[in-house]
Amino acid sequence: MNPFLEVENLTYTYPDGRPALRGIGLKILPGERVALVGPNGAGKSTLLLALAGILRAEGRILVDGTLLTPASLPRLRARIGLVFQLPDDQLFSPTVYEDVAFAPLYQDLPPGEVHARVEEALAGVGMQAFAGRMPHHLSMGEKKRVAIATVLAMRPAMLLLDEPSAGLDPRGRRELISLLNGLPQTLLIATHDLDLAGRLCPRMVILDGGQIVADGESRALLADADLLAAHGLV
Ligand SMILES: Nc1ncnc2c1ncn2[C@@H]1O[C@H](COP(=O)(O)OP(=O)(O)OP(=O)(O)O)[C@@H](O)[C@H]1O
Repeated sequence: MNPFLEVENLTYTYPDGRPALRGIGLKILPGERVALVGPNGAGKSTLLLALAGILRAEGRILVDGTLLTPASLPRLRARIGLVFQLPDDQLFSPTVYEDVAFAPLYQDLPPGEVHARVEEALAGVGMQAFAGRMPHHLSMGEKKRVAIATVLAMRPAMLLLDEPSAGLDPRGRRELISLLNGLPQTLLIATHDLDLAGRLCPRMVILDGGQIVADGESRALLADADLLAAHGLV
């Protein structure tokens, strides 16, 4: 099977000179669910931003066989959706409906298609009843669901999620795990939540100092206490 996402020698240094990614290589197959774990500052968010085409890193990123370039980015952006760590970075419209409609409208889809996408995306996260609500007055769990819906409305083949369980109470976290578990998309989930990683993702990639230091079965990596301790994960 051809990988959906292929990353070769990805390197990124922030403008202040801080290296954040160093020679990352990664292949993710269609339908795979991969947890991206690592200590604070490991480069997880930077990697997701690069994969979403928000940061331009050196190296190669192929999405479904197409090289990510400034020219291909508008088309590929709909294939890979990034859910930011803070929903407030993703939600800015007066209503939930308008936030979810934003990306399909931006793609110039006809109004009927936009409406169908919004209904489908809100149903997918169980938030149909919230369409007319103000995003900023929702609970954190509700905001996270709406943020996921804004990305689902693009009908992406892959979702990149940055710390999806951060800030959720135990019930919100359980609901989120169940929601993500029901998604058919390929998933790459950056998280400090090793329990969520183990429940949702058969495969785990450990990032430390901008480099991949382990890539394998989550069950095996989570059972390796020395490995986890060496990378500040326990
Ligand atoms: N905008 C920025 N400007 C300069 N350096 C940055 C910027 N954003 C992140 N960095 C640096 O890049 C490195 C990687 O940060 P990144 O946020 O990708 O790590 P992370 O693994 O997501 O961390 P966390 O678990 O704390 O979210 C860190 O050293 C960080 O200080």
